Amino acid sequence: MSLLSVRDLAVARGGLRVIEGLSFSLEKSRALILRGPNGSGKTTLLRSLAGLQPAVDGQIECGADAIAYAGHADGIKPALTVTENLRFWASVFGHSAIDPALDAMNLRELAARPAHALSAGQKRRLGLARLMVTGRPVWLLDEPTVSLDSASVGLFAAMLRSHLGQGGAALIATHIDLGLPEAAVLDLSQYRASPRTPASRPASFNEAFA
Ligand SMILES: Nc1ncnc2c1ncn2[C@@H]1O[C@H](COP(=O)(O)OP(=O)(O)OP(=O)(O)O)[C@@H](O)[C@H]1O
Repeated sequence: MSLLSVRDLAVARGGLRVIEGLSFSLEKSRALILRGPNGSGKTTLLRSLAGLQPAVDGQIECGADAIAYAGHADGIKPALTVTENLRFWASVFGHSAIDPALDAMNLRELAARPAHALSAGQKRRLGLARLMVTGRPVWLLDEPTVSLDSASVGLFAAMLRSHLGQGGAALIATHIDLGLPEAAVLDLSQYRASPRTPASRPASFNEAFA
């Protein structure tokens, strides 16, 4: 079953098309790894799929409230503790259990610490734990392992496998090997818009605020 389906998609950044003619489906329990050199449009694609900016052409089909996006910013509230951050996000997404998320990313010992006092890797662990309390099936992940040590990469990979095992799916931009041999790879190089033509945008859309 397809949780996310994309047909003939074109996306743009800075008013220029970056990717065009992209079609793929993301099935239940599957991970798809996004590859491509710097600037090939991985972030732009993920932002478009997450609804942070409009696509300039093509169709995106996905169930309502299916997507959880983890971009370069961790979405963490610095004044709140680790526990309070997870409780906040759980309440936003209508869930209450945060214990599995604390355990998954080894955050128990840091549970009472304000997020502003976490190291970069600890913040990233909290940002990734946030995905679990969304309860959403489709995870869009932009370089999720940045700042993580190898043990934390292992925790993240286990969390991801568990998500896939429960029928979720993930689209992941990453330059490292996550140890998911079953994951398919989507190389964006072949969808590069060439030449990079200007993109028409809805008059109401201002990228400065996206
Ligand atoms: N805020 C911005 N304004 C204008 N152009 C941008 C902006 N951010 C990125 N771009 C351009 O859009 C294109 C796609 O960038 P994008 O960040 O999607 O690539 P990426 O594949 O995620 O790269 P990386 O591997 O370096 O993270 C690049 O040419 C980049 O220079």
